[in-house]
Amino acid sequence: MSETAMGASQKDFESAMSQVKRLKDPGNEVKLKLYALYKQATEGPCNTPKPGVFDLINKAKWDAWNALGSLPKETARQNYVDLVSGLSSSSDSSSQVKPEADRKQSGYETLVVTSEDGITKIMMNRPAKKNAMTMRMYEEIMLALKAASKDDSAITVLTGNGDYYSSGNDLTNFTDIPSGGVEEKAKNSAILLRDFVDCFIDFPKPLIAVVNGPAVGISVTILGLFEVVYASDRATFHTPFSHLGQSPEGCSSYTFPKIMGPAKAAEMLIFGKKLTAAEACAQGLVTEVFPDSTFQKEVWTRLKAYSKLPPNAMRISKQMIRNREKEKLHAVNAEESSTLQERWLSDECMNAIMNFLTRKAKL
Ligand SMILES: CCCCC/C=C/CC(=O)SCCNC(=O)CCNC(=O)[C@H](O)C(C)(C)COP(=O)(O)OP(=O)(O)OC[C@H]1O[C@@H](n2cnc3c(N)ncnc32)[C@H](O)[C@@H]1OP(=O)(O)O
Repeated sequence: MSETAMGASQKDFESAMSQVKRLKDPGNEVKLKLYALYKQATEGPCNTPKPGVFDLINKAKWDAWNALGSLPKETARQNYVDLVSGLSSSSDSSSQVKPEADRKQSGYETLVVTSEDGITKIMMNRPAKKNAMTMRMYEEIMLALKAASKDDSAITVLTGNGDYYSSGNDLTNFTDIPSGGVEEKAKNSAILLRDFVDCFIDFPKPLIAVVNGPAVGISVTILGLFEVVYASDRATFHTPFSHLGQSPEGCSSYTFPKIMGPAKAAEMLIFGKKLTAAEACAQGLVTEVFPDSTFQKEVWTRLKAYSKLPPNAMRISKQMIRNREKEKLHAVNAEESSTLQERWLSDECMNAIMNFLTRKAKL
């Protein structure tokens, strides 16, 4: 029997739980419904004593849960997933970019997003921290990609502000430990990572990376999911996973060997060899390298010309190419994310992060 016929899987349920945290406040009534369905899905019918009449909040929660009677756990899980999916699509459409809303889009804390000349540009904007990717930045990039997939631009660009493209995952992400401890942190991070990379796998329009400077970690690995990668000759490409006690992500364990052959991929992903832009171009990870002095001018002239091509034809061609291996990419992403969930709990990884945070180690 297919997963759909059996109802929502545990993975769908966990993904919906993580999506809920990223939604705008849906109001108390919906929050009560979500609470009740969550309790029913995880614990079954209401099994706690009714709170007193003056305990208003807990009584409202208890009433909502109790009202579900003997609804089976599987049905509650499915209803929870459906409810979250409905809420996500309505909040997506409310954040959909209007054609006239060219230029700078407000509301992002870690990005500058602009839409002009048929190009939506998503610029990572933490130059003082070398555009290290915080939890907030991952979430904002997902939101910006979802909006860009629906706006009237023909192509979408990811780039960085300042001297770096990005120094990869912000290593302080691992210092904010929730009440459930490091295990919960690792689990939540793996869900976020999988959702983040899924957005790149599923992005429907041509996606271009404008690599303005050095790129590290996850900002490098996801390049294998872009259609085109333009780099300044100042850029470098570095995936120091073993040094950090970690393992590849962004589907690079699959895309890099395909792009550059297994031996060159191993040098990068296992031994952390840093490539110059010219080397990355010779190995097929970068499409073209430009002198830094003329990089922005040359690249944007090229992209403006591309953005005038018929957008539907470009989108269809992209999807034809991507659809041939979408399923494989999703499976690789799921495996890489769950492997990292374990790695993040290892001594090797924890020591590497501590060394960076106490300034004992830099790349
Ligand atoms: C949901 C979770 C998903 C997780 C996915 C996993 C992904 C794996 C990866 O991405 S692995 C890559 C992780 N990145 C790093 O290890 C890079 C660490 N940074 C450095 O080694 C150096 O900062 C540098 C080589 C990038 C730049 O060195 P430089 O000397 O030029 O500059 P500074 O070190 O002084 O940096 C300026 C300030 O920026 C802060 N910073 C830079 N990178 C990061 C980072 N990745 N995480 C956190 N903070 C970073 C640095 O600490 C300085 O801050 P300060 O001015 O306050 O001291």
